[in-house]
Amino acid sequence: MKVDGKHFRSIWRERDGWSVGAIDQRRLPHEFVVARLTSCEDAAVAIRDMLVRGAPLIGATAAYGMALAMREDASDAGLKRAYQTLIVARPTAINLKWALDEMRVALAPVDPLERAEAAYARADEIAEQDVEINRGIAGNGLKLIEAIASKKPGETVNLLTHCNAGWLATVDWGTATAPIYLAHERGIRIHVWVDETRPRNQGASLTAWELGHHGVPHTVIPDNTGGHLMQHGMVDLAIVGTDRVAANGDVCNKIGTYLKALAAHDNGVPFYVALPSPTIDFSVHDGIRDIPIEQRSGVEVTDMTGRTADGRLETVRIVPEGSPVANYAFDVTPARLVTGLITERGVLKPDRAALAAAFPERIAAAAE
Ligand SMILES: CSC[C@@H](O)[C@@H](O)C(=O)COP(=O)(O)O
Repeated sequence: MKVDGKHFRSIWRERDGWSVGAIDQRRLPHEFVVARLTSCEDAAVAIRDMLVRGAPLIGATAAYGMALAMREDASDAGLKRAYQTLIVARPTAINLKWALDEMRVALAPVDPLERAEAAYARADEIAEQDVEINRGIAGNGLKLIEAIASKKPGETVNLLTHCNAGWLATVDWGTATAPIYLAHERGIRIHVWVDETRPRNQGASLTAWELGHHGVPHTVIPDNTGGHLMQHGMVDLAIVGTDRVAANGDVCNKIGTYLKALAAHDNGVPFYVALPSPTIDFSVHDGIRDIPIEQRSGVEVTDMTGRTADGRLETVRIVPEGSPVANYAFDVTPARLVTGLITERGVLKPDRAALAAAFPERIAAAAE
């Protein structure tokens, strides 16, 4: 997508052909800084410290991390070590494991002398595949927006999204934002309510930044505003992303998603989840019980960083010293609150039968 008119992806191979460039998302929206990853450890730290974040981008970064590792040590032991280093970087987004498994399957049969080249080739494919998948999501989600637009000719379609499931969270296009960008491109009048998404503010910092750079009308709202807007008919459609969808259709996403789904259900607002198929975890049968929820540092809750009027970045504490804090990074929305899953193979009912019918090859792989 675009930054000041220039095309960018969130991750890429640098001109040297081997090191990996990525946008440092910790610095947005204040500074646009590109980081260079030169080792498997760099990739693991980038994921863990959220220099890169968002489930599909975490997967793509891990794939490139494996490629960087194969430059250093392409032996069987090196392959195993790289997998183990990267798999523990973050626990909730299943795309991390999916990408690492894909890399392992591709590399295990290859002669160690040829593994580095094979690793870069597979990592490139994973990145390209993500972009293609998101284009599919864009087309399938567009139909939902068009259907609403046709019912209110000349009026604006109001969407709501949570966290950042935009192009920054993927390799390009985004998942929840893919239909939004396509609708905007097609000239449909849309407006997006952007949940700020405490405590790391991915909505306020990243989604608003992206939408602004693409000229998509949007308004940032405190997280607890959505219910009020829905009660007053100010939201036509909610679309969020996800870090893991269980086989039964339960959806794990950024903390606060569940509350938004409850409000949508109470107000008859359609609540859709956009996801690429690598985000489905057919090995988890009950999302609420079995998806591991990351708990992050309390500092993310107690402290806030922003730009002062004279341009300095400043961090301030907003919680009294000594008050304990909790920082659950994700929650699980039960399938019954989800209107539909927007995938690259169509909009599906959030249940086992629909997921299995759409992605039979993934079921087969999970059974192996
Ligand atoms: C297309 S990204 C979907 C999700 O990964 C996104 O909504 C989200 O929850 C990201 O969480 P983050 O903690 O910023 O990695």
